Amino acid sequence: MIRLQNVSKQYSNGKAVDDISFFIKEGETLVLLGTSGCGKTTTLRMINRLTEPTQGDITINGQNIKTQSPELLRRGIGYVLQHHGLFPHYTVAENISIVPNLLKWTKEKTTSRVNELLEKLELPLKVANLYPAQLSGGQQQRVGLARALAANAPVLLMDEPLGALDPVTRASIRKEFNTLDELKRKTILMVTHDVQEAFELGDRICLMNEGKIVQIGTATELLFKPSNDFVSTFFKEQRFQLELESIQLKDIWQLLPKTIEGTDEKVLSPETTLWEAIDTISQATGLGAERFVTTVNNQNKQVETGSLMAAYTAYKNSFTA
Ligand SMILES: Nc1ncnc2c1ncn2[C@@H]1O[C@H](COP(=O)(O)OP(=O)(O)OP(=O)(O)O)[C@@H](O)[C@H]1O
Repeated sequence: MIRLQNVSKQYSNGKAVDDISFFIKEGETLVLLGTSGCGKTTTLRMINRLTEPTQGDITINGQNIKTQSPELLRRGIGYVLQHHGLFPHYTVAENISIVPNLLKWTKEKTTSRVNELLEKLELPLKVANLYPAQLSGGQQQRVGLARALAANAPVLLMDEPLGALDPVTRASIRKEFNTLDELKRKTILMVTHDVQEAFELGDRICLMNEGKIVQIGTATELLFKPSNDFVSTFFKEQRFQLELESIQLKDIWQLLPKTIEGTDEKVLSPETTLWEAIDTISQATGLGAERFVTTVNNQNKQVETGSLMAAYTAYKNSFTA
């Protein structure tokens, strides 16, 4: 869907982006992560032509973006910024309606889309007639997202979309992002410097340093198959938690004790992460003798904290063996 081929951006003070290439497939979320000043925002801005590359090609659905006018290109690309970027003198509804109005949607269609998005993003309908300054930071970010989603653009660029929020609001909006079906259908490139956020929201992560891509891959690839010391050091502080959050029960299925007959009252889906499984089990401890089971291809395995941790260690070791 989105392809960057040998893209560079040179400023007079040096190279902000240095010969990067990647492909984001349709419906995928790729997260750009890295040290401050490593070129994440510049990379993002080259995709909607807010910044022009010095070298290289960018295509969306096979079409070189240079062949389209920046205005037309941007109508097909939603853009969410850290500080929401809402127009202060437009009401919430007017802000969300900007692209639908450019596309000359009827008034009824636009109003119904605005209301639909307010509802999906858990904003009260009455905020439609308020101005951005009358909303909380979390609500402003939600409106920023609603505006980017308004015209059903297939591509979404997000630059630190939750960066200005407190950690609690941030974590709760992040959870909503993961369940919002409008986002599931989109091809998304997101910039963050928050490792936790990158792991929660990205299908794959592109780790950058000094304008270059150091490694691009899934969370487990980056954690268990780091391409060099920079990658392992980058995740050092939160490694244990990240590992437990990125391994799903289905990944360690073969490493769990033998298959058992019959199901039980608590079945954990194969997509449950180790982190969630341990959390669920420990919360239930003392509430009775519940047996936790995971099921793959109609076969059940019993899971408890001890066997999960043993499987985790074996899984981890399998990468160094
Ligand atoms: N318009 C510009 N003129 C000159 N240099 C620029 C310009 N925009 C960005 N740079 C430089 O390019 C480099 C990459 O900047 P960029 O904003 O892409 O980094 P980033 O990874 O998004 O950083 P951060 O996480 O701190 O926002 C930096 O050294 C920055 O100073």
